[in-house]
Amino acid sequence: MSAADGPFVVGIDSSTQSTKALVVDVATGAVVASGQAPHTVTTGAGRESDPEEWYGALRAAVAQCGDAARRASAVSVGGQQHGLVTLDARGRPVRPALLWNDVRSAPQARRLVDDLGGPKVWAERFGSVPAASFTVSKWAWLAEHEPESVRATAAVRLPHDYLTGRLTDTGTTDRGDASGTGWWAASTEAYDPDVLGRVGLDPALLPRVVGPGEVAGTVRDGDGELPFSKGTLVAAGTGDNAAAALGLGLRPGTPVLSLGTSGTVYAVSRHRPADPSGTVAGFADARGDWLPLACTLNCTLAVDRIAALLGLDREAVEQGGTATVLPYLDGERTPALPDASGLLTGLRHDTTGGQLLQAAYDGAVHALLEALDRVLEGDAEGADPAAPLLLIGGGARGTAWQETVRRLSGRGVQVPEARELVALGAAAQAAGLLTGEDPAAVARRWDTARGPVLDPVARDEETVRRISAVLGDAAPLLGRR
Ligand SMILES: Nc1ncnc2c1ncn2[C@@H]1O[C@H](COP(=O)(O)OP(=O)(O)O)[C@@H](O)[C@H]1O
Ligand SMILES: O=C(CO)[C@@H](O)[C@H](O)COP(=O)(O)O
Repeated sequence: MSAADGPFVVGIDSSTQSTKALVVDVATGAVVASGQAPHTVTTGAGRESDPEEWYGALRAAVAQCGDAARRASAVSVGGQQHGLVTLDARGRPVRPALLWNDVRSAPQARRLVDDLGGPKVWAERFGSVPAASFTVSKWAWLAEHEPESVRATAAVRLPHDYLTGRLTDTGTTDRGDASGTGWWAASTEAYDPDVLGRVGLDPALLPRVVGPGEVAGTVRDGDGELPFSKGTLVAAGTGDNAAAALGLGLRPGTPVLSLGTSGTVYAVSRHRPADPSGTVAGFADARGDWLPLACTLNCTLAVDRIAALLGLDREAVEQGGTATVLPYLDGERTPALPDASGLLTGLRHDTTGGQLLQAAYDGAVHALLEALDRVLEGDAEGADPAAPLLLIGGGARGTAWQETVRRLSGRGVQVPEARELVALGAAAQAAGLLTGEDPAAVARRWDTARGPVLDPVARDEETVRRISAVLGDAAPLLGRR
């Protein structure tokens, strides 16, 4: 069977900066067509995007796939996690979506943690201690700051739910993305009436949670908006990190480090995570297992911004020197410093711009690697400390990112050749609907994780220690607005 024989599926990644669409051959995993269209994110105090723009970007990305998209038998959408989409009675956005990296909801998150009995109660019941990123904190923020928006809301959705709903005309989500809301309890695998009551959210406004392997719906009659035929199957979709886990065909214990707008570290686990420190979010995965994950707000965009401030290309790093940069330009989630800003210390007359840029990479990667230790702690039996880290996301293409991860982790690094692992995971989920296979097994059959392995180098203990010390010493400054 050649790649052109089909059947074909479409996998969509609606992440913070853009939407990417892939048309994939179910038999071979060959990507036969692709498209990409950008999103607009507000700057300033908050981070918001217009859900209608996401749908426009989805249509544009799929249109770029040309005729191949018309032949799709199934579609699935992976989306940025946590974002709060509020829809009115006609299904239109009441206001722009509040995104995962909007830290205005930090006070509401702190209050919610206290109100329910503290971090331990949250970790045990919900798997996660809610941060500003979580949807529940955003809903509480909205109720406090824009009660009129809350009153106008007839449906609450996550980004991938909204887009799946635009395809099917139904209100659905999945356990993976639902587990990042803060109102879906990992212990019962259901919406939690107590938390919903506390934040005044009627459960009737929430989408149905579609189970792994179930169909969310079929493509509605779209007035020619989309190239799919009416009746094309639509899979449950999931959050972008859970989709990437599917896309890698991830087995328990294999660590992933994703370098995109967010930095994330995660592994699939058979055990339900519960980290009361709040560093590790105990997300569900899209299959029925778990996805302990830690996320930073400042990754590729923050380091690119520092390169731009220095007037340097992102690869123009130089080793050595004494500078430390904590690149927390957006406040930070890991470590939990939502009110922090960027910090530079250790500057000398002979410090070069390239060394400052390297220090920014070091600061971003240090936060992820410290959190990775905690992610893997909970699943010691599955984790192989000698296994290479799977490095994905846009930043994984950069030599400076690859080398920084190697140097600060002391581990080998595998960089899959496949670029769009979130979209591939969504495609694997759609393919699973057609073939009855486990989507992760589909991805393994497609050999999506294939890519060069960069050998380990000696861990740069001195830099790790220096950054940890600066973090400790600067605590009062970083906690301050
Ligand atoms: N060749 C490259 N080297 C280093 N970084 C890159 C490269 N290509 C893209 N990037 C980074 O990837 C980021 C986008 O990553 P991506 O994973 O697509 O983001 P998103 O979080 O929106 O899914 C950009 O912010 C950019 O800094
Ligand atoms: O908040 C999280 C994970 O908890 C982020 O990882 C978002 O899911 C956004 O992802 P990207 O747009 O960076 O892929």
